[in-house]
Amino acid sequence: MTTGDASRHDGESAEKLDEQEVNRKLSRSPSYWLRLMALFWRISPARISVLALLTWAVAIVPGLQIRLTAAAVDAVTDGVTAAGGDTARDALITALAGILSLSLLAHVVGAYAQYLGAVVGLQLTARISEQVMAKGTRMDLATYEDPESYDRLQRAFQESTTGRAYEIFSDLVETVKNLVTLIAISAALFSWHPWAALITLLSPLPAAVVQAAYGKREFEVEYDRAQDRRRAYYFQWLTTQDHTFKEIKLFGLGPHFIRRYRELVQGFYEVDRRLAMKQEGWSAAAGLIGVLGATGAMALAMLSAMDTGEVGELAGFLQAIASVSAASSGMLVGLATLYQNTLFTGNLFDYLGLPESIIKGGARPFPERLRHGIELQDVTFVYPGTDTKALDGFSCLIPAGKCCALVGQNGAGKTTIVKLLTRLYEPTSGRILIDGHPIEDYDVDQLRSGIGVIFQDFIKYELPARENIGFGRVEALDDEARIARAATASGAAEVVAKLDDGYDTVLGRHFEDGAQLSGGQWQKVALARAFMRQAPVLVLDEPTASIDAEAEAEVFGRLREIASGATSLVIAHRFSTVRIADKIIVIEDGRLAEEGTHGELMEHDGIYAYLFNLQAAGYRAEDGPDGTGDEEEQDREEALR
Ligand SMILES: Nc1ncnc2c1ncn2[C@@H]1O[C@H](COP(=O)(O)OP(=O)(O)OP(=O)(O)O)[C@@H](O)[C@H]1O
Repeated sequence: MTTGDASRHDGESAEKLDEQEVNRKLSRSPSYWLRLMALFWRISPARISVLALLTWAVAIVPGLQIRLTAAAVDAVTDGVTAAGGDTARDALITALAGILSLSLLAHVVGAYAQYLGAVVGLQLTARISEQVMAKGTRMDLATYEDPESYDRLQRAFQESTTGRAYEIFSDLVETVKNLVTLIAISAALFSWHPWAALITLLSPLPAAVVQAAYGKREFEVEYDRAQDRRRAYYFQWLTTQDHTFKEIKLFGLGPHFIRRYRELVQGFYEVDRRLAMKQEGWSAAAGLIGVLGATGAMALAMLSAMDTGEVGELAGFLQAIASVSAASSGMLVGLATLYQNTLFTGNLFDYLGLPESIIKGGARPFPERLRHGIELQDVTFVYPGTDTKALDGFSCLIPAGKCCALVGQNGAGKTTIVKLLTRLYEPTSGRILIDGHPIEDYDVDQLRSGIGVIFQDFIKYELPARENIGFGRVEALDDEARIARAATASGAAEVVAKLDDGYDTVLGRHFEDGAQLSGGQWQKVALARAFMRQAPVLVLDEPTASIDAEAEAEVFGRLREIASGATSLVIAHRFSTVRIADKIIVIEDGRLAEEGTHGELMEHDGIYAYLFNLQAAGYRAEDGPDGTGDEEEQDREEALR
C-alpha cells in the first residue's frame, strides 16, 4: 500500500475491505472469550473468583440503597405529619445507618476489587506477551518472510502489549455487574412505575448502538492500515537507531524520512478525524435521546406521586433514575467496548491459533559424526509467494569430515541451501540425504542441534561477551573453558582480552557500560558462537567478510583442527579462504556449475577460475606503480573478456 493509498482510505472503503474479516472474528467471539477466561483462570483461580464475587456482590448495593432511601423519606414524611413520632425517628435512623453501612461496604470492597483487577490485569498482559514470544519461536521462517503472516504477527504483538485482553475480562465482569444492579433496581422500579422504569432502562440504548458501530469501523480502519502503520514505525525506527545514524546523517536522509512519516500519519489523521467527527456527532444525537428519556421518566414518576402521594417511592425513583442510567449505559457501552475489544483481541487469538511449525521430523537420531556426508539430489526450491526457482535441480555431495566451500555470485542460491539443510524450508522437489537417510527422517531438534550455523546476518546480542559466545550451546553457558576455547579458535579471545570486564563485558551500546565492537570483532564473536556448538556439521555463511585477511587465514588454516572432524560448509566470497577448502562447489543461478578442488577447478578453467583470476588480478593491480600494475590490468581485462 502506498502513502497515497493511506490518505485515500476512509471509513467506507475500509468497511468493504474487511467486512468478512470482522464477521469471521465476531462469529468466533465466544471461543475467544472462553480461551481468555481459561487463561485468566490458570493465572490465579483464587484471585479471579474473589474478584468476580466481590464485583457482583457490590452490584446489588444500589438496589438496596434505593429501598432504604424510600424508607428514610417515608420516615421523614411520617415525622413531619407527626403521625410517627419516635417510631418515625427510629425508622429514619435505621434507614440512614443502613445507607451508610452499604456505602462504606461498597466503597471498601470496590477499592479492593479494583486492586485485584489491576494485579490480574498485569499478570494477564505479561502472560499473553510470553505466549506471543513463545509462539514466535515455534513458527516457521516462512511466517517471517511472508508479508501477510508477518503483519499478523505484528498485530498480535501489538495487541499483547495493550492490555486489551484484560479489558475483555473486565468488560465481561462489569457487564454482569451492571446486569445484577439493573435487576436489583428494576425490581423496585417496575413495582412502583412500569412505564417510567421501561423508559429509564431503554434510553441509553441508542448511545450504545452508536458506540458499537464506530468500534467496528475503527477496527476495520486499523486492520486495513497495518502495513502503513509498520511503514510509519519503520521510518521512526530508521531515524532513532544508533547503527542507522551515520548513513542517515551523512546522506541527509532525516528530512526525507520525516516527510514520508508525516505523509503516512497525515493520512491516518484525516481518516481518524473524519471518523471521530461522525462518531461524536452520532453519539451526541444518541445521548440526547438518553437525556430526554431520563427527564421523561422523572416527569412520569413525579406526576404519578402527585396522584398517589407516595413521596418515599418518588425519592427512591429519583435516585434510581441516576443509578439505572449509569448501570444500563455502563452495561450497553460495556457490551459495545467488549465487541470492539473482541475484534482487536481476535488478532491475537488468530495468531496464537495459527498452525505451528509444519516442518515435522522423524525419530532418527542425528549422528555424532557423519560417515558419508550430506547429499543434495536434484533439489529445486521456490520461495512461497514467488514463482522463480532459487534452486533449480541442484545436486552435490558435501563429504563427511571435509571442509567444503560454496561459491557463487549474489543471489545464486547459497543461503537458500543453508536454509534447506537446517530445515527452515522444505525443498519444492528433490531430496537431501544425510549419511544416506532422507533429512526428514531425522528428529528436527536433534538435526538443528547437530548443525552449527552462523548466518551472514548473525545477531549482535547486546549482552555480555560470555553469552554472545555461550549461546552457541546454551546448555553449556556456564562452561567457561569451552567458551574460552571457542573464543581462542575464532580470534575473539583477543577482542575480549581488551574489554574492561573481559567475558562479563556487555557488548553493544544499547545498555549502560556496553562496549561497542568493530564489524570484524563482532564477526569473530559470532564465529566463536559457531565453534562453541561443537556440532558434527558446521555451516558458516560468509563468516569472515569483515575479518582482516590475516585473522581469516589463521582461522581457516586451522578450521579442520578447530572443527575437530566435523563436516563443514563455508560460504565465502574471498577466494583466499575458498582455495584451502577440500572441495569447492560452484553454484550459478540455482544450479551446480562446477565442483572440485582449487587445483582441479583452475585447470578446468571455467567460472571458478575466471572469478578467482578476477579477484587475484584485482589484488595484484593494487600493488602500486611499480610497473606490474599495467600487466595485471591486461590480465584482468582478458579475464573479463
Ligand atoms: N525470503 C525470500 N523470499 C523470496 N525470495 C527470496 C528469499 N530469500 C532469497 N530469495 C531469492 O532467492 C534467490 C537466492 O537467494 P540466496 O539468499 O540464496 O542467495 P545467495 O547466493 O546467498 O546470495 P548472497 O551472496 O547475496 O548472499 C535470490 O534470487 C533471492 O532474491
